[in-house]
Order: sequence, then C-alpha cells, then structure tokens
Amino acid sequence: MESAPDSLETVQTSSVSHDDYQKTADWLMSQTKHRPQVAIICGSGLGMLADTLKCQDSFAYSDIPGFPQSTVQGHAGRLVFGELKGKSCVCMQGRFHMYEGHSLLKGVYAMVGGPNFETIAEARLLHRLGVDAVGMSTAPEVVVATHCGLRVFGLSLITNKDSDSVNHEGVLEVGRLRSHTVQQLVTELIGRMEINNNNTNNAA
Ligand SMILES: O=P(O)(O)O[C@@H]1C[C@H](O)[C@@H](CO)O1
Ligand code: HPA
Repeated sequence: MESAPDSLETVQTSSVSHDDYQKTADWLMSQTKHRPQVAIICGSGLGMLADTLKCQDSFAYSDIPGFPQSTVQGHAGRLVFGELKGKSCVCMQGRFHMYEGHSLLKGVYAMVGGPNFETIAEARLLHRLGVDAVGMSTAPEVVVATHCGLRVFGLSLITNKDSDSVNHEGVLEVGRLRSHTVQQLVTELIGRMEINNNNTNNAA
C-alpha cells in the first residue's frame, strides 16, 4: 500500500520541553508584530488559505529555531502571519502527522502506596512496565471522580528524575520553584474551560 509522505527518512520523535517551545515562540514574537488571535492549520491542498492574509510576515519552518519540518509533498512548510477581516491570524502551511513520526506527549502514571518513595528496584520494574511517572496520589481521586460522572483533568508536576536521592523537602522545593508556571497553567486552563452542568463522562 502506498504511504502518504513521499520521503519519510527522519523520524521526528525527540521530546520537546516547555522551554524549547518557549524559545521558538520568543523567536517568532521577536520577528513579527502580529499577535494572532486565530490559528489555522492548513491541511493538504489548503495552503492557499494563507494567501488571504494581509500584511504578511512569512517564515520557512526551516528558518524557525526548534520548529519541526514538513515532509509531506505539497506542504510548503511555512508559517504565515497576517490579518484577515481585521483579526490577527497565523496559518501553518503544512501540518505534522503521526505517520511522519510525530507523537503526542503523553505518558503512563503509576501510583505507589507511599509514604516511602519507591526503591531503585521498584522504579526499574515500573520503568520496564512502561511507566513514565510515579506518584502517591491522583489515581484514587480520578477513580472516584470518574465514578461520580465528573470530567477529570489530571496534572502532575514532575519533581525528581529518580527516587534514590529524593525527599519530601526536595519535592516541596520544586513545587515552590515551579509555582508560577503551575499557577499560570491552571489559570489558563480554567479561563478556557467551558463549564456545563451535564456531569456525565459522555459530555466530555
Ligand atoms: O500531592 P502528592 O501527595 O501527590 O505529593 C507527593 C506524593 C507524596 O505525598 C509526597 C512525597 O514527597 O509528594
Ligand atoms: N515517587 C513517588 N511519589 C513521588 C515521587 C517519587 O519519586 N516524587 C514525588 N512524589
């Protein structure tokens, strides 16, 4: 069977941190005066949507620090800022697909009983089972909330890479260091949240 991209030579699965995204965003913001209110991802054959933008600032993906590259034929690989109907917009002329090796950043959270941190041997076992993050909470709360028909968004701050040198004070310290980021994230999430009274998981 034929595959969509003509040349799929590089698999783009490297994980990207929040700092990496921030650097890319900062660079873009320093290059254009546009501050988009609307973002349009142009799929195959729809790159011409970007032509409708006025006062354009256009950047090849290859010139944008940290930006992935388009590999699909017909995707120009350009980010175009401009105005449409008086609204500031940005168009991606070229999108990214799982079949190009892109993946969502997601992981598996495992809960240990605590209050002790897992041993190195336990951490290794969990890692071999495919676990990405370990905590001592969250899972029971999610189970109960789901049972009650509530919609749940779980958010964990990863405070340490391993468990051999961690202690609770260290966990709290990372919490303090990241408090501003976490506050911003939750504020943003709540600001965007659509509240409805239909408390069933089907409504998600
Ligand atoms: O908020 P939780 O309880 O998930 O925080 C972690 C897990 C332990 O209670 C504690 C270990 O330092 O922090
Ligand atoms: N293991 C379990 N729970 C935790 C950890 C950990 O390493 N760090 C913070 N909570």
